[in-house]
Amino acid sequence: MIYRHFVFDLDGTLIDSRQDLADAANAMLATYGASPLLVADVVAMVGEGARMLVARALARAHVAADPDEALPRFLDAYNEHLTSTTTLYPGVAATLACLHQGARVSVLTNKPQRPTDAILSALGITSVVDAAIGGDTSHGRKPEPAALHALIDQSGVPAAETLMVGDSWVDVATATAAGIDACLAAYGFGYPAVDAAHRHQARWTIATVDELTRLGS
Ligand SMILES: O=C(O)COP(=O)(O)O
Ligand SMILES: [Mg+2]
Repeated sequence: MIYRHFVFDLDGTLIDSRQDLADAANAMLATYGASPLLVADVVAMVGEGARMLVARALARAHVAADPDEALPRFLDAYNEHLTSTTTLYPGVAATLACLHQGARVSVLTNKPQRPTDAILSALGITSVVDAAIGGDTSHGRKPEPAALHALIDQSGVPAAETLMVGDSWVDVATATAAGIDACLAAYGFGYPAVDAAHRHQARWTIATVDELTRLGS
């Protein structure tokens, strides 16, 4: 194995959270009397943090509310249903367990810290995740590389042996900004929107998560 530290994105990479995110966005919109959006439309808004998701949902639903005022409405709804339908992608639990035997495993997501920690716990993977940083910390959010630098510093593993794994252009841009290799998760819901330039920047692309255990072999 050529990597000794794997940094995973969460939504669209470790977890399929589409329905719960869409339900929370629609619950937030309902508090303004707005009609629900299609799940696919909400899914296309995920990846740059909860506030961006809320701002995009308000705009699409033609609700003239302040995203900062709507954000707690979204989070209240979301925190009630973090894992109602959300599941790990096939092979995630076994792959993390396998990688964790010989490597460090981190999570770096733009989802806020509290739901991130709660989801990792509810889905039973905290024992194979060494560190997790959400999108609402002082490090800022992806594609700012500060949180990735922090995870690399904590790990004691050189950046050259660290791989960022994610389903969206944001993850590739974060890895590039930190000067580390990126792997695109083509099974994730963010992948269809990844442009050619970011696809090209990623050193690896995987169709299933278990391919990580065989990278470079
Ligand atoms: O945008 C979000 O809220 C989370 O997205 P991520 O886990 O793919 O970073
Ligand atoms: Mg993602």
